[in-house]
Amino acid sequence: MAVYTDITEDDLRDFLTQYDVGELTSYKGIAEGVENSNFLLHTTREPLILTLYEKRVERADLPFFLGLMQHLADRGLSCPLPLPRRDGALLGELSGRPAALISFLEGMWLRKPEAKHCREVGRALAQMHLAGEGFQLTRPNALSLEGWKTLWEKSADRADEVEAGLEEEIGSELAYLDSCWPRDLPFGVIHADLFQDNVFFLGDQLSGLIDFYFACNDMLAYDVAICLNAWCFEKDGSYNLTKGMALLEGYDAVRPLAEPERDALPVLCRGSALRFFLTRLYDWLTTPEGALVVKKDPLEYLRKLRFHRSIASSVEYGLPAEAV
Ligand SMILES: Nc1ncnc2c1ncn2[C@@H]1O[C@H](COP(=O)(O)OP(=O)(O)OP(=O)(O)O)[C@@H](O)[C@H]1O
Ligand SMILES: N[C@@H](CCO)C(=O)O
Repeated sequence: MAVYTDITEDDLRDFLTQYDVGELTSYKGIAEGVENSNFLLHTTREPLILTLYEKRVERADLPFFLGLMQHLADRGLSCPLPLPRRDGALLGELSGRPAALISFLEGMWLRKPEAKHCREVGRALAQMHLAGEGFQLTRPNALSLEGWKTLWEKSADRADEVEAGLEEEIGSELAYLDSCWPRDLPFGVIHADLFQDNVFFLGDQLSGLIDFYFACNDMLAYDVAICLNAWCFEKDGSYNLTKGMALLEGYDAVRPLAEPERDALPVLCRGSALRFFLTRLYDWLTTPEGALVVKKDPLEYLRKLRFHRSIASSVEYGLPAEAV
């Protein structure tokens, strides 16, 4: 459960006096997510999400995240909106953490997505990439090559506790990616964490995207690689080509990938797998026993990384052969 910071009813009521949202009728911590503390609030008007920003979110980045949600929603993307306080600010403070009230998005995330859902995710990702054009604020990706190296330095000497040989394997992988990481592919605002729990559906219809707290400026095709990793593998570790084809088709229908982006997919998938392996490994090694959060398995992403190393061409992800 991701409630790192608890709140008292008195503090919450006090916090809410700064907003025009009606009277609080109930609230509870949300037992999902691993990054921030989230609460579902009911008021005499509408349900709301209260988010308290935790360790991996820099306060200075919050205007980027909250402004981006407004920018995307203004351009027709379905995503939650931060609510302004009476003084116009989007951000307040509660229990010593930066805190925001966010509109409630209807829908559920899918535990067992099928290819048709992957197609919708591909479409929505491309729509987000187009809608992000013109957003004035920028934020470099703190979890790209340099960030991976920093994370790795903090975990390397304990990595073999998780699996023997990891210290050497990941060290070599980082050196490889450092030598060939693409730098000149189309750039824009990316979501950077569009996993299943961040995409809501109503029935088979995608109802919106949430959790923009890793969003940043990076290569658009890197976001596609993140989604291939998050959506197109089965629990047994195998890559599901039908899902991959559907996701890539959905994306291409809205924003066709350019040839250099297609060619770069295998290396982008390796980088993306390494990114989630590294944050999970760090959390695995540092989260205290008994903390109210479900730790995610780093080895799931190690297996994905190894799969991508075996890929010779982007066709193997499900791109049509003639387009590669
Ligand atoms: N705007 C929203 N509308 C409805 N439910 C929401 C909203 N924002 C968050 N939630 C609920 O809270 C849960 C956790 O939210 P979120 O994914 O933003 O947290 P997180 O800690 O940043 O998670 P993650 O591990 O994905 O980074 C979601 O799975 C969803 O159930
Ligand atoms: N989506 C991430 C957690 C949030 O950053 C993961 O599954 O590792």
